[in-house]
Amino acid sequence: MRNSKKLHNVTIGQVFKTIIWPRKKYLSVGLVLIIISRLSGLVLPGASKYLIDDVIPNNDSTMLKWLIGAVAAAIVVQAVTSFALTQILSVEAQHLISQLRAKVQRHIIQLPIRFFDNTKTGELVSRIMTDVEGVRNLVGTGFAQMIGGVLTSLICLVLLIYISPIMTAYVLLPVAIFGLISLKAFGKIRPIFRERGVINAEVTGRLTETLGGVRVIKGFNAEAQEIETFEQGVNRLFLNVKKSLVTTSMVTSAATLLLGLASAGIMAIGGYQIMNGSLTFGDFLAFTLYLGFMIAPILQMSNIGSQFTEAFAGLDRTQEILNTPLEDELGNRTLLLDRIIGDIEFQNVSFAYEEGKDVVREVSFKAPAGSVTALVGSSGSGKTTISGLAASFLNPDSGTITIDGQDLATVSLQSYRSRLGVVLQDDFLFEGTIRQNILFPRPNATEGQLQQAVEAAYVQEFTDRFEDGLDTLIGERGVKLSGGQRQRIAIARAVLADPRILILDEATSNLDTESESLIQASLKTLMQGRTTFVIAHRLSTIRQADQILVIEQGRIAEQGRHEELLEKQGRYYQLYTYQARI
Ligand SMILES: Nc1ncnc2c1ncn2[C@@H]1O[C@H](COP(=O)(O)OP(=O)(O)OP(=O)(O)O)[C@@H](O)[C@H]1O
Repeated sequence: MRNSKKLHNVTIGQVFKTIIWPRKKYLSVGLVLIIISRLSGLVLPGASKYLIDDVIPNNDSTMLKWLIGAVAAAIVVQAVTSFALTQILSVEAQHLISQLRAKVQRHIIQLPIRFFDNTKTGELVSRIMTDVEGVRNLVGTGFAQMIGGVLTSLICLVLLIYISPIMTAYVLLPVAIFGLISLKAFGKIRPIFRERGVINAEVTGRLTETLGGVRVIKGFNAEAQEIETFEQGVNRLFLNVKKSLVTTSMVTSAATLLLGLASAGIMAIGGYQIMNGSLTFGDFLAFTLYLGFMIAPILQMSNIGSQFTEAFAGLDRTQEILNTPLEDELGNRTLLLDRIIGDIEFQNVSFAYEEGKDVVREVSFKAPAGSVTALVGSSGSGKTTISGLAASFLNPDSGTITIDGQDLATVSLQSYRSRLGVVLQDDFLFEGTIRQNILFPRPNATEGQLQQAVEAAYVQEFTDRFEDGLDTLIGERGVKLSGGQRQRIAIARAVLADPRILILDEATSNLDTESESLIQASLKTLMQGRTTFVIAHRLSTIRQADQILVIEQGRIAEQGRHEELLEKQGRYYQLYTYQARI
């Protein structure tokens, strides 16, 4: 699978269908609130006209009280509605963000291993956590502001035409020019926002790696290099933000300029009309105030426009991930296996990570149920790849792998992997208690089953010394464990999972003799009765194996048991005698 970097432009129609329409209830309540809020906002300019044209000239103090009452009430209504609006829409927007995050994480975790090989962890974190944030503006107050703005502008436009069609016509021209400019500008900044997401993910990805690999960095005194890489990353981010700021500020300036020109023109036309008696003072004041109400949302548009563009760019990237086919969707994995016995066979299996560069070539062998197959061979020969194929982490490019006679490529991954166990070199432990770490493949196991697994892997041998025993926290908040102890926890976990098929990558770390013999003993228990593929480094494991596959350049160079292969005095013999360590 190639890491598809196809650009996906999310359309307004898609956003409407998937984001806006399902929330029609919230958004329509929001819309009603906006209408109330905006209409009550228009009371003040309307009242000003009456104040100047009717109330003051007529000395009408009763009307003045009513007018002030109406203005005060309108202000209270405005305050209450805008509060309710933010509460309803912002909360719903946050709800949507959490739903989207969960959706993206659910999708990502079901993608094939190859996808993770090609993507930095931090980059994925950024995709899950940051890319979806932009939708806040679509559902949240950004949306309300836009609808409210358009509505206010339209109402004000009607009122402006009513007061003075000539002055309105004069205003509309610059507004139309501004509209065109901003449409063009937002088309231009969408790719900039999308690129920002990419840069952000890259920088976060590298930073996560830097912090995770701090020992190596310090060990090689490579801090300066990491600092420089990070500085370059944040600088790229800065330049990207700068680029979008140039565009958005140009839009804002264009608005100020064009609308300023319009205001100057209105002063001229209005002044002239007042002088010749065709416009009252009150009308002129109301016109100016309504004009302000019409223009303010248009000015805000540059802000809202960039929020929307950001949201769309984020959604583009989210959609790109959601379009990547899931592991189970690749091929035709429909076969559900009720029971797995564990007979595995490779028939002429070839595999390449990159086209044309086969890493596994025409490999054929049988691994009968309950047998142990040891994979040995020089570094880079293809051992991990073969075990990855057996684990269904990778799919053969040609040839077939069968499980109990069925083509593994047709078996539902869920049904196969529920009977698979893996113990890898870099034992993966979560932050939490030792108990939680062992229980993780089978959270509902009984205490008895847990104890059995703990004993089989000799975990109690060290947990007994801890005050909290199995409930000791490991990692940052608890004890640090040695390499051997971590391995034993991983083994206990696999014993508890009780898989039919076991993939084992023996750690190469040199342990003290006592630890080593405990691990050997626990591995022996673990492998018993399971179809095991082990990338073997311990002679004891290799000796016990039912068959040893000596892998050279992706092919099986030799195959047999330890004694047979020694007798042959071939490649295995060489590895065994010359290297003394396989
Ligand atoms: N994700 C990957 N993408 C591209 N090439 C890869 C990938 N993983 C491994 N390879 C290449 O495939 C070949 C076989 O690698 P593999 O990890 O299977 O060897 P190995 O025998 O397990 O080696 P080692 O004993 O050093 O772990 C190597 O040449 C390696 O460079």
